Amino acid sequence: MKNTENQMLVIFGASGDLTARKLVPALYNLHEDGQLPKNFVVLGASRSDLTDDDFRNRVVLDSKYLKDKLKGKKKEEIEKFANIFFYQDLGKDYDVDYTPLHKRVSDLNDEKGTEGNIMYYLSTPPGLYETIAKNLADAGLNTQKNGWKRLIVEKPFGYSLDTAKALNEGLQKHFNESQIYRIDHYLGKETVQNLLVTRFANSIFEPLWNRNYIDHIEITNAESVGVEKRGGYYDKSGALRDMFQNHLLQIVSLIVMEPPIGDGAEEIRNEKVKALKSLRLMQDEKTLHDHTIRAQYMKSKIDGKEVKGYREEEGVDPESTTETYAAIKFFVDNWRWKDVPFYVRTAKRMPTKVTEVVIHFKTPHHQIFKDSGIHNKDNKLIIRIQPDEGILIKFGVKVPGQGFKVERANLDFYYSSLAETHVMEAYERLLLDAMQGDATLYARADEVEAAWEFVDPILDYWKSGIDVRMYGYPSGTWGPENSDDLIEGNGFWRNPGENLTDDENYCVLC
Ligand SMILES: NC(=O)C1=CN([C@@H]2O[C@H](COP(=O)(O)OP(=O)(O)OC[C@H]3O[C@@H](n4cnc5c(N)ncnc54)[C@H](OP(=O)(O)O)[C@@H]3O)[C@@H](O)[C@H]2O)C=CC1
Ligand SMILES: O=C1O[C@H](COP(=O)(O)O)[C@@H](O)[C@H](O)[C@H]1O
Repeated sequence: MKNTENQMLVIFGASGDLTARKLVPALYNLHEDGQLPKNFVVLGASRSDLTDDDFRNRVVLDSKYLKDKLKGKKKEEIEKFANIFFYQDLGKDYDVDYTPLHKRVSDLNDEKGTEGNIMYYLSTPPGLYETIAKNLADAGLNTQKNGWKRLIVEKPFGYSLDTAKALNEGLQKHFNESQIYRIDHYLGKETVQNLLVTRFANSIFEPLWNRNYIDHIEITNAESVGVEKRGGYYDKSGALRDMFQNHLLQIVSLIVMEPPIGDGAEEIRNEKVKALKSLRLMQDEKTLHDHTIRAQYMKSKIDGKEVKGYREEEGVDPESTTETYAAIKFFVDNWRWKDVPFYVRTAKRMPTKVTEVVIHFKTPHHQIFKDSGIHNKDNKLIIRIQPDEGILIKFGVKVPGQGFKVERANLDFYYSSLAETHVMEAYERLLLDAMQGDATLYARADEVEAAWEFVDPILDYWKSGIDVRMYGYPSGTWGPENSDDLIEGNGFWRNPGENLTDDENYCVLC
């Protein structure tokens, strides 16, 4: 087990949603697992006028996100956790002199023995990231002379290639790249990491992992919820920026990458960058038109209950052209993947919440079993990222009796079957990694920029409006009908719960 040194976590924007909903519950799990270091302090910092006690009440004692976890716990146990939290009021702005913050950090460090090791977590609106990094540097709070300093940065990392580059340069003026941890919570998901193990710890998959055996690859990220309370943010972002540029291209990079020489952070990230750089950029209008689809969810009834259309959501422009559905077909220009189509879609207000990767293998090149029906044609490896995390392999078996009738059979593995293993939540895993200085599951600057390089032309084309349709889809459906045209040459989208037989559904609705 890696060593977690004594340290302090300073959260900027600590009065916000992310801190209460994700960060504190993740810290609680680490506390319960005995993974936090002996001397550990969390210092929340924001503009809100809060005392230490107010902050403890807000994120621990009265938190709706911790309620279930704290049920049945003794008062002293709960207080022991709550007492690691402190709060520093930054005044009316993040762009202020951080001398009072410096003093609070020094005092807490001396009092609690955190040995000068500090992890700063930027959980404010992204426009403040560079300002905070600069102010930390101006106050000497970035110096590593007396303990390490790390900077965790929340998404979004820019809004385009240019803004991402500017943000990276801005942060790197004050912190070295090795100190910067760009969080992508999909990399903290167990099944996403398992992509690496499935590919590189087995000898049965990797020999087939190429254009000779793989027909096409399909990735679906479906959410049943709409934009909820984040309409203001989402309307400036859209599905391509919110999910595809980061989480889904990270998954793509793990599927596409070559074997790294080891499991070190740089070894893995070097290969991921190469993978992202090999995505074929879409530069002509015809490709952009034929290989991309965008759409918005519309007012509809789900289970008899009326749900709002996207344009009616709070914070959304009633004439908005922001997409809540994006489906992209693309190719990877390298030796391994030449001519293998990748189909990736992401959307809100779909019938269910599911994220999965489907590797569709090629039909055997010579069909021996004439009576086989369709079932031997489509070997599939389905990597279910959520829910029911696991892996399913579909292959043909002989139906008992005369002749050679082939039926589909499943080999499956569910993480839930590892009953004794606690599957860490994404933020829990990522926070622990950063505490231990392991950046493997964090995005490096060049990864982020390579992903934007691929996404920028699509965004520009959509923005241009030239022959670009914005389709509508009723909330609670699998997107616009036209999305079927995109994948038509390779069959149809795998819609768990809808167009699949029971065995194929792989328990998504159970
Ligand atoms: N919430 C989520 O699920 C996710 C969030 N993120 C990212 O994490 C970061 C934090 O998210 P979240 O907690 O939801 O954000 P919030 O909008 O809740 O903002 C966090 C805090 O930042 C401060 N703040 C908000 N607006 C401003 C402003 N205009 N100027 C200065 N300070 C401001 C507020 O604190 P105060 O007023 O006290 O200073 C607020 O409590 C964002 O960058 C977001 O994109 C990423 C993935 C998921
Ligand atoms: O980063 C984001 O992710 C969530 C989906 O995360 P998941 O772990 O629940 O799959 C998405 O709802 C949100 O819009 C996006 O910003």
